[in-house]
Amino acid sequence: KNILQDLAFAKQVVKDLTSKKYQDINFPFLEPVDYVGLNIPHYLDFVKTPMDLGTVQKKLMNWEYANFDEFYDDVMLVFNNCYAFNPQGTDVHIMGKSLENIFKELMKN
Ligand SMILES: Cc1ccc(Nc2c(-c3ccc(O)cc3)nc3c(C)cccn23)cc1
Repeated sequence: KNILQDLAFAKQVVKDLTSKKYQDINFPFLEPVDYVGLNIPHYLDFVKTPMDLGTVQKKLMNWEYANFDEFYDDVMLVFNNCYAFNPQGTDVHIMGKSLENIFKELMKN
């Protein structure tokens, strides 16, 4: 695949992940974590590089990814940040795992 086809595929994957179809599990990941509003001021002690799917979409639109792997790494950063902060068994951790599984399935296409 060339970079243009990779970008088009990446945009479709993020469009799907952020769609209403998964609205019950994607909402904590659509925008930057609002650690003030969520009253978790210590969030940045756990997470050195915040990332969210909205920011990934913006980076795709602005040609900020040199290759598909950089896109993939940012999406996995969203999930790994989630697991670093939200302990196993918590709702948000479980939502992250569910959405990550959907992401991995979409990547098989
Ligand atoms: C006291 C407390 C405990 C856990 C949370 N997690 C959390 C997160 C979150 C998502 C990604 C991430 O990397 C970190 C946090 N998003 C939310 C939302 C949207 C509602 C409720 C809880 N949420 C919030 C407050």
